[in-house]
Amino acid sequence: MSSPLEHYGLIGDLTTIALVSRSGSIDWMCLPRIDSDACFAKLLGTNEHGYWSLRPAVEVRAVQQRYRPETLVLETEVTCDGGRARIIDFMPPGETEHDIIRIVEGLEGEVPMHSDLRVRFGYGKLTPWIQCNSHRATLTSGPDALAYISPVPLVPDWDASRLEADFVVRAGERLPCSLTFYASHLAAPGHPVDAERDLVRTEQYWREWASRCRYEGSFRDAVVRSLITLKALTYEPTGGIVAAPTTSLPEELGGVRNWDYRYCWLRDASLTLEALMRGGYLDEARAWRDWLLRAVAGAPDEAQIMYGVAGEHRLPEVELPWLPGYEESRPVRIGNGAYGQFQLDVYGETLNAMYEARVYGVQEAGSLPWDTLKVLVDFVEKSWQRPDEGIWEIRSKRQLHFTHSKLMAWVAVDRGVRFVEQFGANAPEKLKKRLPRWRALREEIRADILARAYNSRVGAFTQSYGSDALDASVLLIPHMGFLPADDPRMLGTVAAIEKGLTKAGFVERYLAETGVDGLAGHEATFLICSFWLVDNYTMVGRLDEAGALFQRLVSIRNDLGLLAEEYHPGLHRQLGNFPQAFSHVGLINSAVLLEAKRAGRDVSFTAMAAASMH
Ligand SMILES: OC[C@H]1O[C@H](O[C@H]2O[C@H](CO)[C@@H](O)[C@H](O)[C@H]2O)[C@H](O)[C@@H](O)[C@@H]1O
Repeated sequence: MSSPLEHYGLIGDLTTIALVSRSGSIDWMCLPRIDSDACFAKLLGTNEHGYWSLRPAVEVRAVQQRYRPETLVLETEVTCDGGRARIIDFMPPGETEHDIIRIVEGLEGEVPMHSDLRVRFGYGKLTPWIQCNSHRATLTSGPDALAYISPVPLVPDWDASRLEADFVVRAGERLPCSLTFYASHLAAPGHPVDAERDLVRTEQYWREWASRCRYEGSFRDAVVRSLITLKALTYEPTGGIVAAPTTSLPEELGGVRNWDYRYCWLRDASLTLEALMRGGYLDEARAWRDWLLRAVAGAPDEAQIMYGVAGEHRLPEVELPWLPGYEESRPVRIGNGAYGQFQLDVYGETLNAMYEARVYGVQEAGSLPWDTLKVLVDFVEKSWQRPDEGIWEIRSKRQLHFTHSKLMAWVAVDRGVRFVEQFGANAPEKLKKRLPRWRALREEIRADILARAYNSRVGAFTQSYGSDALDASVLLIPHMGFLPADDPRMLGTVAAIEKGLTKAGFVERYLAETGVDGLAGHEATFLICSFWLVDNYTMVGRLDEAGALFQRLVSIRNDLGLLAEEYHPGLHRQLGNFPQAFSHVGLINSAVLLEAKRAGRDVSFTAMAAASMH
């Protein structure tokens, strides 16, 4: 069985990632891309499904995991009776080859170590053909192969198809080992990796990247860790950004709410981008804007809500019955059926991110952004009155008029208007001519929302038109600039959510027991929603409550500063895919807002956008 998800650290090379447990086992890794088949899938199964463990061969007295400051280089320090050792795990970014490098460093005395590599391609199903020659081995399965280099001779266990090695590390020694992915029809990489040089380069890369962070406030460590985590979720070759690097970590232990997040949602990627821009990262904004244009430019009105990291359209959802699931949470799924849904909000998130990128200084390149802007707003004009599956991607087949979806339809039109008004001097004439029509449309949507989404019986904006049910996504109304946070209708909404959607001080996205999502079982509190509540407190000046809730959220991060999608306050467990972009986006945005408000700055949407203008 795997470790609890809180006991994992993330390393990555901006094309894929690996999860390393506190006990030194890499239990999840997909190669060569973040959404490729896993070659280590113990996270969702058992030892049979693949891992690479590197740990003391004697009893461990203490373990501590940490990142080297402002990097994605992970250190696991182990203390045993005879000595102390450190395992340094990292993946060098920006190379064509994908290497995972582990350096075992002796710190004190002597520590006997045991390495155990059991590769299983195809998400734990396929046993590789192993060729082993003393310190080197290759592991091949169909198109995929790994080259393994060990500091000491390897001992194959042919029956179990694994490679073991025992050695002793003494104080002052550094023993590197590596695993390199290659396409099996090509020759195995001939040269061994230069682990020490790669370590220096990897550290430099991340330190330089982190040094560009513009946020200097009191939550800097947490913000930088979240920014680095978001950066690790970007697929650098294309600029795509995944929602999380895992599949099927459950929203309920033992339940069925298990989804594959290794894809690029327009919603999640747009929110991630806003957080990166707030941190000062514009190259990522440019790369993502170009990714978006390539994905949707052909026929923007056929835009999907999500794609593969290179813009792939088909993401069919299938179950992997041979995997028992994380803590028996079945089924394990890959692909995501939500790709075929209609979710009206994604147009608003996309146009908001395009607008903010422009505000932050990302210029248009040619006419494509203008064309895309036009077609996206035109699409919203045609479609905003349709019911949809909404931000939470409900599967009940009951499409509703979700308040959040209509809010984001308004945002789509509003940002389209603002974009042309503020930056449209060189925009095509046909676009400028649309402005009066778009302004009228913006007013029409606004009036519709105010008339139909606010429920005076409940005293709040509710989940959908005519419903009494609460939904935390409406907490975004002030953030998006639709109404000020101190509007009495928003104050009522916050009060209703505090009362009806809060569990032990954390916010649920909606009440699953209403059956609205069409899924069996329950789920835990949804972390980004708690951050949205922090933001509402901040905006109205409830700074003590904002600070207390923010600290509570920071305190539930794992030792490495990582957050999953959800948190179960009763079990004190993180749940859902891990680490999840949404949660880290929430942390960054709340930190920036809280800091600005404490410094006495105007934190309304318009003021924040204007303040960022170059
Ligand atoms: O709750 C059911 C849905 O759960 C997943 O969606 C959630 O994750 C997405 C990626 O972070 C996010 O964009 C969405 O707002 C969340 O509800 C899953 O991907 C869906 O297939 C599933 O229906």
